[in-house]
Amino acid sequence: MKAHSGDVAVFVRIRPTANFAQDLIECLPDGQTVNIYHRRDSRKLQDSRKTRQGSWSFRLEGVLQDVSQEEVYSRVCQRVVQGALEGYNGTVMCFGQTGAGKTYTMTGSTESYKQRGIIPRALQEAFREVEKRAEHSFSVHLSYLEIYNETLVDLLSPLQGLPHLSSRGMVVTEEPGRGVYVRGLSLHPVHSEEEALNLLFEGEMNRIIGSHALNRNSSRSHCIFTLHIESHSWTVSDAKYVTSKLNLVDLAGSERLGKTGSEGQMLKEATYINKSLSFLEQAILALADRGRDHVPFRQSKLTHALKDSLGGNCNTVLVANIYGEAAQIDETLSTLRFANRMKCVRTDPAINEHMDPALQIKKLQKEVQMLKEELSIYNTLVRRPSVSYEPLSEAQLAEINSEVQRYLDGSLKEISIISIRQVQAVFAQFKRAVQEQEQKVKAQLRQTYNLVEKDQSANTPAVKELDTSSSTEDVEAVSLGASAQSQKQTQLPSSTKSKTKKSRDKSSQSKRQGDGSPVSRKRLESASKSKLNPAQTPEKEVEPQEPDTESQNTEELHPPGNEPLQPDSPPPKAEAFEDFKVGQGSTINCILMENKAVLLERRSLLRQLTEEVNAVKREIDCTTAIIERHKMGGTQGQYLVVEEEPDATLLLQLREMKALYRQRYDALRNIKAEVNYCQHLVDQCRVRLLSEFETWYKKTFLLPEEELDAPVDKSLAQREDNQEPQHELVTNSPSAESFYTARCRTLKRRSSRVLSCTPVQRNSTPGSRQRRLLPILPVS
Ligand SMILES: Nc1ncnc2c1ncn2[C@@H]1O[C@H](COP(=O)(O)OP(=O)(O)OP(=O)(O)O)[C@@H](O)[C@H]1O
Repeated sequence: MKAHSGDVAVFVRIRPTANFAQDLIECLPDGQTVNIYHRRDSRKLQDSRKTRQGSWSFRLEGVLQDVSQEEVYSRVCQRVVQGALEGYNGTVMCFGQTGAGKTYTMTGSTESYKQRGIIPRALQEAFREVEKRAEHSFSVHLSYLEIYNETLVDLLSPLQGLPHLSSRGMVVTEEPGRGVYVRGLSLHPVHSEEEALNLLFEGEMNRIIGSHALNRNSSRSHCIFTLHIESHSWTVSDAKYVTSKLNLVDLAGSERLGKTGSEGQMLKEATYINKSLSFLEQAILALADRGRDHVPFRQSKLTHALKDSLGGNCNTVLVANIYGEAAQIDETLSTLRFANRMKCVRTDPAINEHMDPALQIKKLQKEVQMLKEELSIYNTLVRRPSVSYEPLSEAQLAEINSEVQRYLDGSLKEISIISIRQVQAVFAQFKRAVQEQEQKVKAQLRQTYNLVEKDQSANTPAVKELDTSSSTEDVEAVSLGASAQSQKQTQLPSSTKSKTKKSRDKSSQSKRQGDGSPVSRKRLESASKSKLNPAQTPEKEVEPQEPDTESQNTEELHPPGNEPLQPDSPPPKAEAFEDFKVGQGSTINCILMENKAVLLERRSLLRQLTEEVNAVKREIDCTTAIIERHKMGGTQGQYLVVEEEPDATLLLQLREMKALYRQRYDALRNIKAEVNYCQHLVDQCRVRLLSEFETWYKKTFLLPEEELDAPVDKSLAQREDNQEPQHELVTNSPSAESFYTARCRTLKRRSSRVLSCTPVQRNSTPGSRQRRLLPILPVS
């Protein structure tokens, strides 16, 4: 069977009667149209216009009047069964007034083979087809569900020794990939028509039946008999297999309480039946209305269980059972109207294909083998020496590693490519070599500058102190200052030392000439202060001290070995740096400060937005939970069995909150990008400031030539923000400075604009819980 997108196929079946109301019901010879002429009031007969208003024409897939059970089956269900065996889901459903012939159509007589209905015929055909299709292996399971007074009942549970009529643990569930199913409903494997019929009849026995004026054996429940089919191909060694579900649904009949004369328990049943049928109608109406995006499936167990069987990926057929008698014309009309609506429900059947993982592995293994063979043939053809495509052995790997080493040394000119595995191993070896090299360089640097690892330094008391006393507003501080400088001196060869000393002498001379300079004055003060501190003990190992430059610690001003500073020696870098920032380096320092201020603002906005996003997320979760509770539980009270549809306001709120969340999340992302960008600017300024300082320091204090080439004091750069990851410092390009500065200023303006308003403002509506985020202006 080829399934195509289309509408639900709808048939009408008229229950045979000796009193067929010919003047009210007309079946046209096309076999598809039924006209109803319904005059409620005999006085209206006089008014031809009103009479015309009382006529309806229904064009359906087929009108089944006085047709055999066999014909009904072949026209209504045969193609659906064929489709199910090919992997299409199918649903055949009987709907109509109580006593109109639904059970007769669906199950038929359990006593007479000829009178048997759709279900036994479908089982017969299914197993015949299974026999015929020898190239496939089928597995068929059955389930039989009854929905009685909004309670789920497993009609086949007594077979498993489970208590009958127990809906405990049974619940309509949805799972991605599996669709809608009833958790807890028993599934019975069947291998023959007979086994299947046994189960059908067993289930029939367990159905709840009542007797009323219109039907002595009236079904008081909705019943869903389902065949679960799985088919694997024997012939095609394909990992794919198909599954399908064939639902055969016998709905309880709608009834006018006055006509059936129901009382007591039957009245209660009728109320449930009518209510669930009305929910079914609502769902069908929504499904038929293609503009609607919400279908109220969860209003009743019936609609929820049939969620994926009423349209969508399913071949769906409806049989509308009607009476032929005039007395039932109102109900006949409403049944036909329902049928007409059902006709508009769109279906889009597709084969339910799945992959068998075990078979897929086998298939891929086979393919790999074949490709290897192909490759070896190709190698032979192009006279290529035979290559192994197996994983490399230890010896081969060692050989590759040594080749790479020789290549890096320069003793090997090139590495010839043999196979992809070999190329991968070569690259891996290169990567290792680079990493080792990096480690070596790092260790060298650490040794040269006496640095400690960041996490290590966080444990040292000096840094801890900084962590608490400093903030991102801290100005640049010199950590190496005197210590590293002095240590460097201790490591220098004696010739260089003397050279340094000489230049210092020179420096001291020149400094003496300008004794009033702030640098030397401060230095002298610090030096004398340090002399006054007898409690200071010498540090054995020179740790990179990171002082709080706002309150200079006298301890840091001691050169290693606790030697007090001489008035004529170069000033400690920390001190000199402070002077540099207010003097020659003031412009770049000012820009750095501005950039940092912007960075701080952006960070605080980022924090604010993060909190907002989380708050909205929490609200969404909370509202979703409430909605779920509405849907799933309803009230477990004795009389409220129909699930409540979630409050429309809640749904609306949820939708708005989701929109808000998306909006705010976008804003958060933008701010995050800006924070990164500002951080980048700050890093750039810092590098510039430090490099200018280094040059200035060396020039001012006349250090020897070779030291002028010394790398930038890294501890200065590391000092800035202990909490921040170190960003890669990009080459400082002076031509980019104006650009970055302008950009930074724009950001700052924008940030102050945004910060001047609360980033998240309450909606103007009083009491409303919706929130709106202020738009963030794009950066030009
Ligand atoms: N097409 C038909 N040919 C012969 N008998 C029929 C036909 N349709 C219905 N009947 C008979 O009418 C009676 C009521 O039919 P049935 O029980 O199938 O109605 P129903 O729609 O299932 O009613 P309810 O909703 O109350 O269960 C049964 O005795 C059945 O045998």
